[in-house]
Amino acid sequence: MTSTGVVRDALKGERKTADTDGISNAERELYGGRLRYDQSFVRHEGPLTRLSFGYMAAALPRMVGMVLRTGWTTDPRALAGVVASQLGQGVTAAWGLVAVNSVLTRLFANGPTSDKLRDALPSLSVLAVTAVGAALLSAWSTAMSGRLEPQVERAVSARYYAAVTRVEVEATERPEIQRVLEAGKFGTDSARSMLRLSVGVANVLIGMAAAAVVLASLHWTLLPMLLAIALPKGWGAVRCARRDYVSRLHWVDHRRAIASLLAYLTRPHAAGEIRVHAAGEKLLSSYAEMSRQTETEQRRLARAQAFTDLVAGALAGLASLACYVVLWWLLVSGMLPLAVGGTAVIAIRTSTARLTSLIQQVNRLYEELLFLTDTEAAIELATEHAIPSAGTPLPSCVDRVRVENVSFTYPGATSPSLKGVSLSVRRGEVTALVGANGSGKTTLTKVLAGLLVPSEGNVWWQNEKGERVGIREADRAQVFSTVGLLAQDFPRWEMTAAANIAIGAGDRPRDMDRVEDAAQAVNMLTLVESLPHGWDSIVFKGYERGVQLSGGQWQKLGTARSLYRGAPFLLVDEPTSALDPHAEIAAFEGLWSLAQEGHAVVLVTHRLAATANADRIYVLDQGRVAEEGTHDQLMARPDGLYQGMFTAQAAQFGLTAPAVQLPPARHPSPAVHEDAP
Ligand SMILES: Nc1ncnc2c1ncn2[C@@H]1O[C@H](COP(=O)(O)OP(=O)(O)OP(=O)(O)O)[C@@H](O)[C@H]1O
Repeated sequence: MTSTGVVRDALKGERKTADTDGISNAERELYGGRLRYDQSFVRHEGPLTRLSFGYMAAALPRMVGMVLRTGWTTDPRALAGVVASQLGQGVTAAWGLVAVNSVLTRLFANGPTSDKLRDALPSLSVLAVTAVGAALLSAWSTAMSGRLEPQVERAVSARYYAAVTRVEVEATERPEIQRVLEAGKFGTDSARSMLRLSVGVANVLIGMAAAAVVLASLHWTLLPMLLAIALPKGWGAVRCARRDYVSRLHWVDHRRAIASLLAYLTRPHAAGEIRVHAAGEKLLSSYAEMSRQTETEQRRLARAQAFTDLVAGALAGLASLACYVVLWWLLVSGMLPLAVGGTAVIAIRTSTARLTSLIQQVNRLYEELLFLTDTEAAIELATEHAIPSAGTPLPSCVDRVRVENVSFTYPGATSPSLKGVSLSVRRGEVTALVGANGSGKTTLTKVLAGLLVPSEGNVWWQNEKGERVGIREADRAQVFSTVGLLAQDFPRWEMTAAANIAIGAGDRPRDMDRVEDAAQAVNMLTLVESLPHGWDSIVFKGYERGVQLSGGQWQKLGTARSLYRGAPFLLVDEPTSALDPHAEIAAFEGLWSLAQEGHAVVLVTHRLAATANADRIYVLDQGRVAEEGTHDQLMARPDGLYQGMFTAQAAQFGLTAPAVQLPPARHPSPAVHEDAP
């Protein structure tokens, strides 16, 4: 069946897609169960608590204050302009009403019409001037807030993303933290909306205050009547906002999953499987099925909103009726002159229109507040779990990293990934980590890089004199600055070839000579220079100047990036998995010469031919160091794991000896190498 056929069938909606639990077949099949937020996870101070009026009353001024402070820090002149223009508009609105009152009083007075019109002329002029003034102030306010809003959004986004990227890797692995951090993303543009809405609310409030003063001066009973009109609409708006927020919270995982289904459809790396394996049909039908569930939710929300609007509208209508009855009674009983009655009608009409706008804006402010609060909560949590920004400096000339009795369990995992691991990594040596899939090699490199802090045991950064600092107290920024990392799933940045290498030292200005040296070291220089746009080629198809690299070329670029960093400790996880045999040999030779130059190279690989010349090999098995030694020592163990793996691999080639001969590493004194910090 064609994809469109699948979608059409799915969209017909007659097919049974959800069982009695409300789980769609797609959810069950692709995600193993329900993708709806179980709100029982919500803790006392969680998102649902934020829906209470008390919380809102306390949070609103705090958040508006935060947005205004951010505005003041980013562009004080624009903020001052916005505030001044709003105040000005309030004053012009009050003047306008006073002038209307004066005009009407003159027109309803006794005497010839020409006299009455002449008397009203000064007030009419004031009215015209206030109208022009209001228009000018409104234009000024638009210009100033248009200048301020993007700056406020950028400032809040930057604060959020800076906080999130400082979180300990271990903390990001915890679902409860991940969720809060993820939810914070939705609120970054809320700061901008909140600023716009706060300005709007201030504008309406000032105008209303002016109208209220005028109304109260006409007759005090008219004021509570205005409130009676406003309250039902306010109630309705807040009710709808709360309902929408709870729904969004409940469906967040579901929506994210739908978005990811669609994203696969356009990702170049999935294009092959989408066509050949017909994965596209599965994705499209699942998308249609899951979207239908969200559409059902949208229909439910729309029905509920229509009902709430109806009730609120009816109550507000009754209140308006009561207001005009009171006005009629005031006029009939002579407590209010007829001319003043006209002003009262205008004031009531403009005030109710303003009230409706106020309620809509406060309601949207409330919605944005909920999302901005999520962002603030994410920033707070990220700060709580941030990598410490200070610590004990590493000893001078660090020449080794010692892992002592380290255990590590990933959050949520039932068993540790590392169990009592001890080893040393020295500068001037190649240390190989080998072992079966899932034995803990990658986890160990993350521990060595200072990315994961062990649950038990310690990692020491030490020098020849024996001075050492443990990872828990160490200045982590300094630890990171001594490490170059090529992860198994290293990022492929959608940037130029030059940027993809230079980002290996994102904390330093780009040095093109060193970028070229790094590319030369991995045999990529000629290739990049021969591209139509050379170093400015974007190594991602789809952009202007975009090019497509092969898997192996990407791997070389990734290696060049870790070399460009120039750090004394280099951790490479499967650096040659995509390379052709000659490129692989060249890559390993490159690593060995780095060790000869005084770097510590930690090599994770399944290519045991390459580990034969490593200075020390650690064999991991189910999170433990099962064997350690040189190739010869390990091969001498008749039933050893390493001996078994090596022999099995060599047998594939009909060999019993290493397939490649690599230069042996020297062990120069650390003093002659580039200094460790
Ligand atoms: N982020 C994570 N969260 C939970 N468990 C994890 C995580 N990463 C790895 N693990 C688990 O830790 C164990 C060790 O994984 P690790 O990636 O360190 O193995 P590895 O030796 O590098 O495997 P491979 O050779 O396949 O790359 C595995 O059981 C894996 O399931």
